[in-house]
Amino acid sequence: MGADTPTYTLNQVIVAALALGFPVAAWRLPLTSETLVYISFDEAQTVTQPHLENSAPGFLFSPFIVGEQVPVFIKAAIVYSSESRLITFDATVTEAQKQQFIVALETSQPVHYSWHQHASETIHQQTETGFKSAVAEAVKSINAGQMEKVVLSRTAAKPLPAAFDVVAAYSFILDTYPRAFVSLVSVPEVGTWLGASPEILVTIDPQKIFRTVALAGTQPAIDGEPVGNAIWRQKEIEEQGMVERYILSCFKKLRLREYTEVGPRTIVAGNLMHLRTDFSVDLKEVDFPTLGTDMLELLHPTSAVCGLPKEPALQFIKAHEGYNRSYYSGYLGPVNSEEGTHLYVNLRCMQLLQNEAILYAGAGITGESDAEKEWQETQHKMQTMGKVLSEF
Ligand SMILES: C=C(O[C@H]1C=CC=C(C(=O)O)[C@@H]1O)C(=O)O
Repeated sequence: MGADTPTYTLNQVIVAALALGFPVAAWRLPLTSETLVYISFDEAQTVTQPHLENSAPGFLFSPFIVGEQVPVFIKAAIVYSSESRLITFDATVTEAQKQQFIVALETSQPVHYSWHQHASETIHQQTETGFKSAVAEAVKSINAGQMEKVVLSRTAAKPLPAAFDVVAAYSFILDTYPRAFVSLVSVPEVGTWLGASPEILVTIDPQKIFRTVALAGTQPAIDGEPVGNAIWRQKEIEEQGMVERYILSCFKKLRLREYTEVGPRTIVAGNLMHLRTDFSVDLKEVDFPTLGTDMLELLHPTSAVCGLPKEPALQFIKAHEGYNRSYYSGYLGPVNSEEGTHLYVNLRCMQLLQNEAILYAGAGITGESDAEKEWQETQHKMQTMGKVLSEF
């Protein structure tokens, strides 16, 4: 780096991208300190079926169900690292575009900007009564043998505090949830989402290790209590076992036997504890170049956000959940970045509108579920983002 190479703050970079109306994604991997930012000059590209292995570097943001919303890809035309504080441009960026961005970066404060808004006027929502009656219906359907598990979710709209600031909120999430995949995605027409996900969907790191996890079962974490002391009920053990079984069935479909399985272990995610089994495959030793793409296609939506068997659970959600999940419980993350490919499930997240935030959370329903307890569980999960709003 030359002595006069300009450096910038994360705030400057995000504000410049939003002021110019560009799609932007910022993220930080669990237990690391570097935030990377990708910004594209063009509209985010829509993607039909992601091909991870031959994709250009970028950030993928995919809904729960492809339909009303589409998966979008933010090409890494501008890359920023919070460690080096440097901006780099990819080879497709013209001199004029570079200048345009640098001028925006250096424009003196206050800069007029707003995060990108969802295209439609109405954001679908689910009420307490709606959620609880869907849970009661699900329990009946499970006990009638139509499925084993379904994940039902709901929303909560919270007013945005007057002092709310999107980059300050992202920074607060970084500090508060060091073990989470933290993200801020803002794309014209698609909207703006902040989150702290505990759940890997598919990752392939630079050492060519493929990973996925089976995450399920929830209870509040008690301050100071070692995770090893956690006691899990049969219901949670079975619920997590179903997610695990589903992942194993995906490996089986691909006739892949050379995976490592560790767990289930108790992990902490914010104010909660979950059961997690880790699966990995060393792609240096196993000749399966398309494993990432193939597993992504088979896994999403996993039984941690949809249910088991997948098809009846998905049909149940469509018929009874009563709202459109949009990008909640979809997946997001960098593809072919310098850190590799890291796709996480979009959980513990909120969508930012002009004056309010929509929080999303769900709970795995089995034959033993109680509607009130499942409602409480979604309240606890919403605390992850609720805490961020109460900071302002
Ligand atoms: C669906 C969510 O969490 C999933 C991940 C972990 C534990 C879960 C559970 O115990 O139900 C859910 O399957 C959510 O956070 O909205």
